[in-house]
Amino acid sequence: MGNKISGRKLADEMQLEMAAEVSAMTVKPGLVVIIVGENKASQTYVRNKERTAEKIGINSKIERLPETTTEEDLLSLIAQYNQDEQFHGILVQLPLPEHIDEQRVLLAIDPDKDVDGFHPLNVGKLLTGQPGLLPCTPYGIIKMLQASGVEMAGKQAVVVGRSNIVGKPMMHLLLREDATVTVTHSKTVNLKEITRQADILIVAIGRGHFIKADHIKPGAVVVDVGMNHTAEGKLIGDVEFETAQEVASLITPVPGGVGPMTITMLMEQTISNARKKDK
Ligand SMILES: NC(=O)C1=CN([C@@H]2O[C@H](COP(=O)(O)OP(=O)(O)OC[C@H]3O[C@@H](n4cnc5c(N)ncnc54)[C@H](OP(=O)(O)O)[C@@H]3O)[C@@H](O)[C@H]2O)C=CC1
Ligand SMILES: Nc1nc(=O)c2c([nH]1)NC[C@@H]1CN(c3ccc(C(=O)N[C@@H](CCC(=O)O)C(=O)O)cc3)C=[N+]21
Ligand SMILES: [Mg+2]
Repeated sequence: MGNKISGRKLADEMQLEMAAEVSAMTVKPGLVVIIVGENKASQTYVRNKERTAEKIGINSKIERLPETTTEEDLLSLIAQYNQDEQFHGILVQLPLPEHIDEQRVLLAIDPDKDVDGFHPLNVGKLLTGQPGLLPCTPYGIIKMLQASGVEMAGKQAVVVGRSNIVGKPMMHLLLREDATVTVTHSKTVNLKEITRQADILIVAIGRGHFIKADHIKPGAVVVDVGMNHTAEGKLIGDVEFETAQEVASLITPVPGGVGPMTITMLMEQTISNARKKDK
């Protein structure tokens, strides 16, 4: 179909440029990814990140910690990487096990190495319109929309989902692009009436094929953040792609849409941090 936005293709193009940039640097960018526990989906994302880093020439290190890791042990590992000049980015894979306080962990990361953009200081900068590290998923979505020539200024944007890692930062980035933004969630009444107003519909709820053609205004741009595994082990989005693409003017697929862009923005922010140390 002609109306598919390929995040995969844009990600590959950006990664090629980034590889060239890295090869010209004297400092080798370093990224550490810390993952606690055995979450199967998390393992896939971590492997994808590792493979992409290698392709670009970023030194990536994966710290795999057992599910039983204490909060104190995790905090001291973060403190160690905060000091380590070899690493320009630190990512702690979320969600963390129940016994670990996520906000305390995010607060422990050096805000200058917070390539995920989840530290409260970077969240505050986003809210107040100051430059800072950005959450990679919403940042990648904005890049994809820009690359596809989607006008955001003055448009009605509707975000479905209000998580700290996707929905809320998405709202702020769209606002920064001068869209008029509505955020919806599980307590929203008459969701369909609201999504049908959207010129730009961003869906991040984590429910396979929840959004269907009748949620979508004809001609709308639809971005599907969802990553859901079916019982058969197939990866599907939050949007029913086959029917939605008949109504939407542009739509992102799963896989091959938002996911590859998220990883690309993670690498971009790591490189940009390392460049600050480069001659
Ligand atoms: N491609 C990528 O790079 C990434 C993909 N993801 C994927 O995106 C999806 C969302 O992730 P994340 O934001 O972390 O998820 P969370 O579970 O943290 O948040 C889900 C949000 O969706 C809302 N929601 C749930 N059900 C409904 C419903 N029926 N109607 C309206 N809103 C609803 C929830 O509302 P309430 O607040 O009221 O509970 C909540 O705000 C997941 O599938 C995840 O795997 C996530 C990050 C990156
Ligand atoms: N601190 C933190 N930062 C994150 O950015 C973060 C996180 N925690 N926790 C989990 C979510 C999820 N996430 C994805 C990234 C890439 C793909 C991705 O590459 N997807 C591919 C294919 C995946 C596959 O084939 O299974 C695609 O959509 O084409 C998916 C999901 C980052 N997250
Ligand atoms: Mg937790």
